[in-house]
Amino acid sequence: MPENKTFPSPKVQATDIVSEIPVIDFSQFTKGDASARDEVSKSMVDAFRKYGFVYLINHSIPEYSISQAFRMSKLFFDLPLSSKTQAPHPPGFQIHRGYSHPGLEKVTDLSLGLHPKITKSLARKVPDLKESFEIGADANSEQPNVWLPPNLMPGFRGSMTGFYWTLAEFSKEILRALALGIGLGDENYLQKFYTGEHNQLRLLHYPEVEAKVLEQRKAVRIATHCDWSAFTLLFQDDCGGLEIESPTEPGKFIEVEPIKNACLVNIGDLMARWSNDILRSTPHRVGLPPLQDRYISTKQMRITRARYSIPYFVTTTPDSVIECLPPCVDEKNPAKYEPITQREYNLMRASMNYN
Ligand SMILES: O=C(O)CCC(=O)C(=O)O
Ligand SMILES: [Fe+2]
Repeated sequence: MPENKTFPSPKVQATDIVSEIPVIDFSQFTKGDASARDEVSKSMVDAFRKYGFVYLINHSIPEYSISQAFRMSKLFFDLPLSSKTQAPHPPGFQIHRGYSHPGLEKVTDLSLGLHPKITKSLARKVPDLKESFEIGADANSEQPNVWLPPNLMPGFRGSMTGFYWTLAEFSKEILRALALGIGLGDENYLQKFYTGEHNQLRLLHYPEVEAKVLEQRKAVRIATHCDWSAFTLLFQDDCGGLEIESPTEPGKFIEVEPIKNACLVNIGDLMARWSNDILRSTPHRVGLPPLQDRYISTKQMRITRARYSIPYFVTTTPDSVIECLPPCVDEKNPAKYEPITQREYNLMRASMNYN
């Protein structure tokens, strides 16, 4: 049956959802009065202080845009390797666009506090079992997009560009909520650093894999890492497996159950730095799904289902100087970080993930 694009889906109550990660009804921000907006912003910032993650429900991103993006993503990854590699991720780390085959990208865990070279070589010993496709704004000439020849997948470019800009617009609401919640006074304070052109839409596919391979740590789906964005919007299918570091027991990870159509938002390292670590950039990873029906078992093998997710990394313009925000600095908490441009910061982080 074709999807009805105009009929609004019934409103979900945050209290109906069982989740360790706080769940917030974001319609209270987009449609609420000043005091409702204030309350939502404060709850979001509280969640970001404690967990670094929050689930938004009843947000304004249309459900059909999310399902269309997942449909397109699956069609893309179903293409033969010889087609996908016609939009190759350029060699090196300077440009982060196009298709990365399994094993090409390897995220690193800076939170271990080791020397960057050691962190990088340790991480490379256990490959990430994922393939990805990175998309930016066509207007971003510093990071030119790498598209497939159009005949290989008609509609892919248009559809992904549309989704990119839907999320770029939505991100302005998050920036407003952050500005209010942090206490910047002017809700448009953070917009000055943002055009939407420097975000990154990422399609991720974790292929089916024998559970034993992950259990024996021969490979991981995505290794423990922090994002280096200002914040990330994450959409996931119902497979599960995302885990975040516990806010109370460092080194222990808690499961993040997928919530249909919800938008998971997490703080990245850039925003942690900008907020003088008031907001947490929390290490996270993707492991085996906790639910048993996500596995296919034969006599010889137990195989976990494929997983699809779509992160959208939101960041500022490259020339923005990221300097601890005034409400986050006082005598007790002096600024921990030197000012740095987003460009310098991004390059430093990108160099850790690709050879
Ligand atoms: O696949 C996921 O759910 C998480 C992906 C992720 O953390 C990332 O790409 O940075
Ligand atoms: Fe991540």
